[in-house]
This record gives sequence, C-alpha cells and structure tokens, in this order.
Amino acid sequence: MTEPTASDPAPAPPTGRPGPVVARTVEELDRARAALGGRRTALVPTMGALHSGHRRLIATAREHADAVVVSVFVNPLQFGPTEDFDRYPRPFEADLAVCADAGVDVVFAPGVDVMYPGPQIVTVHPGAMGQVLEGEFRPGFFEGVLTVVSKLFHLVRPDVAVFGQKDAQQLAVVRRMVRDLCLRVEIVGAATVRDPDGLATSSRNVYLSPAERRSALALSRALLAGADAAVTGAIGILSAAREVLDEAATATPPVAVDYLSLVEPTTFTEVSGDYRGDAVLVVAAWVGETRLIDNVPISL
Ligand SMILES: Nc1ncnc2c1ncn2[C@@H]1O[C@H](COP(=O)(O)OP(=O)(O)OP(=O)(O)O)[C@@H](O)[C@H]1O
Ligand SMILES: CC(C)(CO)[C@@H](O)C(=O)[O-]
Ligand code: BAL
Repeated sequence: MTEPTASDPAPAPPTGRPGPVVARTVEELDRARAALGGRRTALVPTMGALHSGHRRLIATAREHADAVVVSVFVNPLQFGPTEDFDRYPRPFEADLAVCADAGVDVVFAPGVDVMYPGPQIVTVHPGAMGQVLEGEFRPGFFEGVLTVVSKLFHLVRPDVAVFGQKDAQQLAVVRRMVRDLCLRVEIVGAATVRDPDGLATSSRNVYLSPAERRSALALSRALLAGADAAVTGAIGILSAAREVLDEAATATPPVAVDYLSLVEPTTFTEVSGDYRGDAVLVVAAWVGETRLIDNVPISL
C-alpha cells in the first residue's frame, strides 16, 4: 500500500465524539440508516484516502442535511485494465478518524462482493458527454462511475449528494444522470480545495515524489494563467494556459498533457472562439506514473 505523505491529513486526535457507525453490508447499512430516524440525509461518495477536499465535501453535506453518510469504495468498474486499482491507497483507519473528527454519522464501506454480487450486465451509460476528455482517455470510466453512483443512491437513499468541482466532468455527468433518470436526489457541488502551493488536493498526490510534485504545480499555474486571460476570450485563455504547459513539458520531470480544453460547464462541449458565458478550463496530465486532473471555472 502507498504510504501517505506529510501533506496528507494525520489521523485526527480523539474528539470525545462517538465515531461513525461503520456499515460493510447492505443489512448493516439498512440498520444504520434506520437509526438515523428519517433525518434529512446527505451522501458523500468517495474512494477513501480522505484529505482536505473530502473534508470540504463533508462540511458542505452537513450544511445541506441533518445526517451525513460517507461511502468509501474503490470501484473496480471505473478503472481501466492498466490503471492503478491495485495500488490505490486504502488507509481505512485514518479515513475513519477523519470521519469521526468531521462528525460523520455513517461510513458505508462495502466490499466488492457487496456492490457487485454477480457479473454486472446492466450498466448506466453516460452518453456523448461521457465519451470526451476524461471519457476519451479513460474509456468506460463514466459508465463505471454512473453505475456505482446509482447503486449507492439506491442503497443509501440520500436526500442530497455532494460531489467535488475538482472532478468537474464527473459532477456534470452525475447531474445529467439525475435529470435524465428522474432520480430523487439533490446534487450539490463543492469548490476545489488546494494545498498552499496551488496543487489541488487529491488522493493520488501521495504517488508524487518531491520533484514530481514541483513539476505538477504547472497544472494549477496553467489554469491560473488561463483565468487571468479571461478578457481575451477562449483562444487567449487556451494559449496562455498552453504556454505554461509547453514549458512544463521540458521540465525535469516533464509534464505530459492528455488534454487542455475550454468547455461549456453542463455539456462539456468545447466552446468556440467568440463564446460568451460560463466555461470551465480543464486539464489532465501525467507526471511520471501519476495522472492528475484539475480545472477552473471562468466567466467569459
Ligand atoms: N481537492 C478537492 N476539492 C474538492 N473536492 C474534491 C477534491 N478532491 C476530490 N474531491 C471530491 O471528492 C470526491 C471523491 O473523490 P475521490 O475519493 O476520487 O478523491 P480524489 O482525491 O479525487 O481521488 P483521485 O486522486 O483518485 O481522483 C469526488 O466528488 C471528488 O470530486
Ligand atoms: C464518485 C466516486 C466515489 C464513484 O466511485 C468516484 O468517482 C470519486 O471518488 O470521485
Ligand atoms: N476522482 C475520480 C475517481 C477516479 O479518478 O477514479
């Protein structure tokens, strides 16, 4: 297992609060859910290795509901065959300490056999907006995400679910699923949390060596350069961001860009040169063996 680095949250000190109820099966979840006594409930879906970004999601959940359920599940269906499913960090005891400190009521941490009791024949397909950008570079990713998120919605039956703006395309695709399938859950987005150096907090940051982490700062610098060029329009935004990334491509270690794009926030279609309105500047890149994504909302 990958060990957390210094930038990860240390296990929280005891607060005196009772910790969350841990449910590992559907039956345990049903019992924990019943004990919440019909309180308005928020779900925060995660893959664990909780950090300050997840803490913000939990805090947002508490603003929108009276009880908070955090799910911790590394979903095999959304990982490609050459991706990092096996080495994804799983520091469950530290995650429980974070949840206890944040006042979470229930942690739902099912095994793969609980979420996938047999072969998964029926899945939720994201349509065209799930085939571009993240969907193009991670084929099957959004189908895996939507399938597991809809299962979590059915099992937990939350009134509200909180997702991070850091995974902006995921948030947009989930919103679209809820609309198109008439799901009775309110989706709330939470702004991206960054470390003081600008790097968006992410469970995968633990993979970065100190030198890789320095190179990775080019992502947030490129987004900032793009946002600063907002008055110049779509083409100016993209070229300002591209300039930073081109320089980072020759750094040691280099940053290898999968995509940089300026998109309309609900459909994730690329905006044209004369576009006016809300947009998101999105980037995905590799530093060494680690793939990072980031984005910034921009009004043109
Ligand atoms: N820095 C962040 N700020 C706000 N939300 C975040 C941040 N990082 C993750 N989230 C949100 O937390 C939720 C769970 O994400 P996940 O557990 O995959 O964490 P992650 O850090 O994004 O992991 P990974 O590095 O694997 O992408 C998602 O809704 C995601 O958008
Ligand atoms: C939403 C999610 C928990 C589904 O596995 C995952 O994609 C994530 O952590 O963003
Ligand atoms: N944070 C999105 C989940 C994933 O990268 O697999």
